Amino acid sequence: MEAKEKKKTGGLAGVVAGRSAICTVGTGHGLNYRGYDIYDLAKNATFEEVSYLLTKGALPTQSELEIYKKELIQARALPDALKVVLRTLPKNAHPMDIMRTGCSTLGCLEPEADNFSDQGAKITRLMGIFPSILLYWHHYHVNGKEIDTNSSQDTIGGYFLEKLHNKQPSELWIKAMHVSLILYAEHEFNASTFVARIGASTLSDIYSAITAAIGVLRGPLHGGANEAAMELISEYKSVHEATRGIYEKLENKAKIMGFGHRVYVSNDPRNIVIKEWSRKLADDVGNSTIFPISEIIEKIMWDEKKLFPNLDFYSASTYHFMGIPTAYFTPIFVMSRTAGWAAHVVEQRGDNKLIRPNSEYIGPENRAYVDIKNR
Ligand SMILES: CC(=O)SCCNC(=O)CCNC(=O)[C@H](O)C(C)(C)COP(=O)(O)OP(=O)(O)OC[C@H]1O[C@@H](n2cnc3c(N)ncnc32)[C@H](O)[C@@H]1OP(=O)(O)O
Ligand SMILES: O=C([O-])CC(=O)C(=O)O
Repeated sequence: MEAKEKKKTGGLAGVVAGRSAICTVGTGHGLNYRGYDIYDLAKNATFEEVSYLLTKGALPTQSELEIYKKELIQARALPDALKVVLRTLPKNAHPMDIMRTGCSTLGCLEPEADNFSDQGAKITRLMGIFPSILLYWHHYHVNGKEIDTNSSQDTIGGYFLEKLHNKQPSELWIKAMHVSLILYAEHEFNASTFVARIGASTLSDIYSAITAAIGVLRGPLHGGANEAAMELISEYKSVHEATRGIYEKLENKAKIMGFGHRVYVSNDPRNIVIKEWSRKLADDVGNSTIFPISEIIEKIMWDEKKLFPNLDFYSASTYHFMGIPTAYFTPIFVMSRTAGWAAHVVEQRGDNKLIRPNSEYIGPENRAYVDIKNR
């Protein structure tokens, strides 16, 4: 059954806030990155091909890809001053705050040129270093060890898994990471990307734009929903418990994280892909509860509210099956979405106009100033 389209108001819903040649979302073109169908990309490409496509504008040739991957590998190295900051940040900090601070710190240590002539190199640097930032901080505080950023893995997903678990990941898990990173890489004028574009529109540097975007992604109405979804799923030990629990939450008018979307009306096209990967990894690790629990939540949400899972919902269990701590789910989103944010920064700079809308004033008028002694 189709969900009934209800006109959304407020929050700039439905407002076309600019032009872009990077991605189509809910515009009748399907979900495409630079004209390529997301399903083709998720099935056939590696994340590095897709991040090249987004940040440089075209799919790479084999030799372009090899060079790009080498650059990404070199970009993993952590400057000593950044290591000091990561060691100093508290163990109980939110990992998204670590990502945000790591990005901002790198901007102090390796600033972008005022004329942006090195923007391409800065983008590659950020894409390469984000997993190192998170996992250096993680291992230092959890295991008292400093990680070596050298690795046998030549992809961002493989490197992340190898450094997290300290062992070679399986090909299946590496493929799951590619798919997930591809699906998360870009989504037009979502809240965090829009913020990155606003940053670029003031002619600020790329670190400022991406630091701001990370802060915006952290919220549970946006990227933080994948962590919130896992917390929800983990509340239940069986399908029976989940059924009772979700009905109870709906009765109490609770928001169920990982469901609904600002633009999509009856389904998020990315869900079908990530759901299949969640099912595959559940089989791989022999977990027979989490996937059926997720499916019953999906069914109840549709039956009762006509709400569908967005990308965050089954991404949560997909990551969980790979032994990734829940608090690192949104940082993985950062590792991927940096490609999209960066593409938008470059596009905004290419045809810039300061983004500065108006507000409608609804406050009081004509008030007489009252001296401080008389207030
Ligand atoms: C990768 C991503 O960032 S995808 C988005 C991730 N975020 C989430 O999963 C958070 C949960 N979802 C939501 O909060 C919303 O669906 C959003 C923020 C994604 C979209 O919000 P909006 O476009 O503003 O829709 P809005 O919040 O007005 O929802 C419309 C109605 O559906 C309800 N609704 C929407 N999502 C949910 C949900 N997940 N659980 C319960 N009810 C919901 C709202 O309460 C509202 O009901 P009402 O009309 O009776 O007040
Ligand atoms: O488009 C949105 O509003 C949120 C989203 O799905 C994304 O950023 O991937």
